[in-house]
Amino acid sequence: MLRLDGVSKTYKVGALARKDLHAVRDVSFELRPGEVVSLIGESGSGKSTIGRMILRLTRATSGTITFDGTDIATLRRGSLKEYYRAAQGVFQDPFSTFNPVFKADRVLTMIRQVYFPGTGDVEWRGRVDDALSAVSLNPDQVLDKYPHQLSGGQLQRLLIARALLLDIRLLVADEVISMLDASTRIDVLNLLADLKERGLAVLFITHDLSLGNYLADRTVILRRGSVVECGATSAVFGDPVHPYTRTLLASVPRLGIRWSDEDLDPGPCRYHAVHPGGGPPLAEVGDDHLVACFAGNDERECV
Ligand SMILES: Nc1ncnc2c1ncn2[C@@H]1O[C@H](COP(=O)(O)OP(=O)(O)OP(=O)(O)O)[C@@H](O)[C@H]1O
Repeated sequence: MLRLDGVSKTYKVGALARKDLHAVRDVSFELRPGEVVSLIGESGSGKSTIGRMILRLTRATSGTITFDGTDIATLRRGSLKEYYRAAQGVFQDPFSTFNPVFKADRVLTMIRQVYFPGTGDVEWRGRVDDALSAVSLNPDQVLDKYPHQLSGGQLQRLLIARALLLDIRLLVADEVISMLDASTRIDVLNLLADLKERGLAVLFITHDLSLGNYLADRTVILRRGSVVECGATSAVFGDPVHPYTRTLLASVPRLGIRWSDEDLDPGPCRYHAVHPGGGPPLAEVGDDHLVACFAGNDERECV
């Protein structure tokens, strides 16, 4: 359904935009219907840039992103609108998406104006009720309210309901739960799991490994813009090969186990230590398990 092939993004930065910042380098992965893929990496690793490119909020510098076989870079007005009917994003800070001056349900009304101008009031209200019920929101509690009258979790669910009004097939969920408290997090995570059951594909962008593990069928580990390891979540989490993935896993606090510097030592890997801007290509190390590391590739030595 969604496919990234050798996608890179270079930002022009610095005085007179003369420096290149390689935010994303040669990233390839696929997202199938009804599948949750976690995109995991530390801050600045390029996760949001990938989400934004998928949503055509910024253009890829090179490589292609295809949706149902069509290169999204070629989409123009009508076809782009149709793309957004199928693919939507929800982002980290729900408060910043809402204009405090307007009632929160304006985000739903705007969808009606753009995508359903001919729909009558009764039919529209039915659609809104269905979308709200899919995200476990009570219309009486959220409609006609200002953003400050709603919690972060309610606003985040309202944004997911907005996406559902469009019958989307792909949701890019970029750090959607990082700003929510623990109990609301579980609600939104379970909601994403429900959406998956309904056949939606979800790209779950997070820096939090435990959240990625909870939801995802497949996992992509990103470091400094490059994919260092990817594959079935059970393989990536159960048998991590790249020193960076191991470091990430070792840095998750575990009950009764004391953190020590040794835990976080990635081991002797030149690629991990310096990352000269290319690194080895992804190589298969198991069933649905790829790693970009000499350590995982028997023919090359990790020094
Ligand atoms: N519009 C932009 N112009 C210039 N540089 C940018 C722009 N957007 C992002 N970057 C840079 O690109 C790199 C990747 O940023 P990105 O936001 O994609 O990372 P991230 O993994 O999502 O990080 P975070 O989790 O902190 O949001 C960073 O070095 C960032 O500073």
